[in-house]
Amino acid sequence: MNTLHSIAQLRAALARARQENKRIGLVPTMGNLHDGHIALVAKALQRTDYVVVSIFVNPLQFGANEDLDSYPRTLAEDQRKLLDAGAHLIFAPNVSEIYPEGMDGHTLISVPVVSEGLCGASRPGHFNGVSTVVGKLLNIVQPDLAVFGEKDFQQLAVIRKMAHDLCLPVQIMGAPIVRAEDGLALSSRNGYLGEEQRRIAPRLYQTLQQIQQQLESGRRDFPAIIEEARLALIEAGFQPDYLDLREAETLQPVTSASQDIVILAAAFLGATRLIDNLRVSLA
Ligand SMILES: Nc1ncnc2c1ncn2[C@@H]1O[C@H](COP(=O)(O)OP(=O)(O)OP(=O)(O)O)[C@@H](O)[C@H]1O
Ligand SMILES: CC(C)(CO)[C@@H](O)C(=O)[O-]
Ligand code: BAL
Repeated sequence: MNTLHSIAQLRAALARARQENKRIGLVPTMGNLHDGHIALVAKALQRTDYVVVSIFVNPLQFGANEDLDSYPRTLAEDQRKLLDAGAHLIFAPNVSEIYPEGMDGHTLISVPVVSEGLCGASRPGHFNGVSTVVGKLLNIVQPDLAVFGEKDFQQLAVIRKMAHDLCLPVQIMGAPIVRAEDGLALSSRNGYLGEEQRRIAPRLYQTLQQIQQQLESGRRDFPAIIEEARLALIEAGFQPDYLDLREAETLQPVTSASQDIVILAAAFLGATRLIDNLRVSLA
């Protein structure tokens, strides 16, 4: 399994794979890999013959006060994990390979509506950065299939719409959230948590599960449900960023007729921002 840093080298390797009629899969990541990422690789390996994992901490999707500089970069360890997982190729470009003329003035892909609100409201410009880099990665690799985690539920919806609207010839596939034994969704940013914060962190998922139970038992006073859960998060030690119920397919606000709902949350524990979500079917 090679690690390539340039687009030209990558395209040459992919041309060889295509000549052998291999179906190509892509798993875009920012590295510091955990079992959630490895599950995406496994899903791609089940459906394609040649799996490329990109590792790129994309500066275009980070806000000015976010953790771009401190984001964990662990290439050697990631390489070992991907070799064990059976991936075929790592694409780990430098920032100058992806943005040779810099990021100012770069063409942006902007996906309306679905990228507004939720993480889009808290992280202005974030989804333009994500859509632009994913659009570039899809053009560079030209995979048959690309796999993304449902942990970043809104991101997956944004990428699906981008691929649809731009007629990109790729299948976008979601993969379920992989969790620690105590329920915490695996995330590279969990590594920022101190011992006490790590003990509190699973309360985020537990709060989503409590909301799920209330919806399943027939409660429909959505604002009250959300407010109670928000207060429970604060009581547990979080600073909630958002907690919301949306239509799972469209991310539009729920109504009393909604049947396929997703509970979405982002909350800070100290300086660490965690996200999670849980889908509820009321059909
Ligand atoms: N626990 C998880 N289960 C399933 N997929 C995941 C999980 N965590 C991340 N992913 C997916 O892995 C891909 C790469 O995500 P990324 O490298 O940002 O990892 P991350 O752990 O989510 O990091 P961050 O802490 O930045 O959110 C995305 O498609 C993301 O949804
Ligand atoms: C999809 C992605 C790799 C684009 O930089 C990133 O947003 C992520 O890791 O979820
Ligand atoms: N997992 C999404 C990437 C980010 O938070 O920037």
